Amino acid sequence: MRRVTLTQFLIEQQRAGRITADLRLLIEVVARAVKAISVNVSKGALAGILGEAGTDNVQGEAQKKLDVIANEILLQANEWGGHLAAMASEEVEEVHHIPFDYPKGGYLLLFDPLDGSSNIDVNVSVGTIFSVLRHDKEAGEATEQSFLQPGTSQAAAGYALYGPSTLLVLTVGSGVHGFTLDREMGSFVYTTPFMTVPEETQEYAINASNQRFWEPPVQRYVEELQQGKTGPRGKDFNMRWVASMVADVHRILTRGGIFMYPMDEKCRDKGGKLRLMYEANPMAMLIEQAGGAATTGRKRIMALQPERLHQRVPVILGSKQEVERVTAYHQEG
Ligand SMILES: O=P(O)(O)OC[C@H]1O[C@](O)(COP(=O)(O)O)[C@@H](O)[C@@H]1O
Ligand SMILES: [Mg+2]
Ligand SMILES: [Mg+2]
Repeated sequence: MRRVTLTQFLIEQQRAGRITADLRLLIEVVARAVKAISVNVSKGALAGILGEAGTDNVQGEAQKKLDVIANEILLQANEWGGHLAAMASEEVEEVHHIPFDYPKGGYLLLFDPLDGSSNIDVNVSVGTIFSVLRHDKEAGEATEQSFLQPGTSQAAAGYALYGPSTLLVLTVGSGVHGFTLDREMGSFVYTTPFMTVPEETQEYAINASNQRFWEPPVQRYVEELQQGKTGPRGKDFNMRWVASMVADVHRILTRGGIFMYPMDEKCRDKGGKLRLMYEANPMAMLIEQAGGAATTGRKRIMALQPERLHQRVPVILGSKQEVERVTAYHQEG
């Protein structure tokens, strides 16, 4: 069977007029960085890269060594790419400008370099999430304001999943496509065309330890799921929570389900737990492109007008019918 690589896939996308040459090359650079992160993640204790870095990030969270390494790999690889006006990262407070003497381009790149950091030291899947926005070069140097575009403006979004195999899942606005890293060949092979989220599901994902903090619509929804066959839903539901958003979303893209990190009393003052620009928006674009839905419970995530680079939001995403049901409960309540 002829194997199609990410490079060939992207060339086809460009030929079909779906992406520019610059966006193609930008995604190639991100994919190269992801391969380097994958090598580091898989070395684990052998490379002495587990554990705390001894620093806090902009969110006030303790950084793991791998958070720092993944961030550096992405920044360095993409600085040289020539297709970016600027970058923004979960691990960096301010906009990261491209050095003045490097070539620049008309795109903005945002990323969560290492998602699911709490899983690094226990050898459970982690990931990288990224989002690409456009920047009008005529408008001058990119500022924080340049990044504050709604998710509907994303030119591309994707994630890498460092699990038993390393995957790259990507959308450029025409479906969701999965690639598996062939470690020996060093290339991403196109393995899963047009991933779709089944409309119906029997699986849900939520950190149940936060139950006492949830709002009434989420309490009601989860309680109905837990009642199973004997409740209003008339069927049993299964629960899964990896605590790496990438892994939980990948499961949903593979076999359906609903993922919730809803508003609760513990995270209300921050606006939610997950970050809008480099967690919620890219995942929302992927899920919508795969036929699913993504809301805060009250609004479509991709329609939100961002106010800050590191803004947090509630996230409810996955199989359409389930997301619509939780959203309806929010409207009723
Ligand atoms: O520890 P909790 O409350 O279960 O939260 C898990 C969530 O936090 C995250 O780990 C946040 O991501 P980071 O590791 O990038 O901060 C998500 O991937 C995951 O869904
Ligand atoms: Mg994250
Ligand atoms: Mg992270």
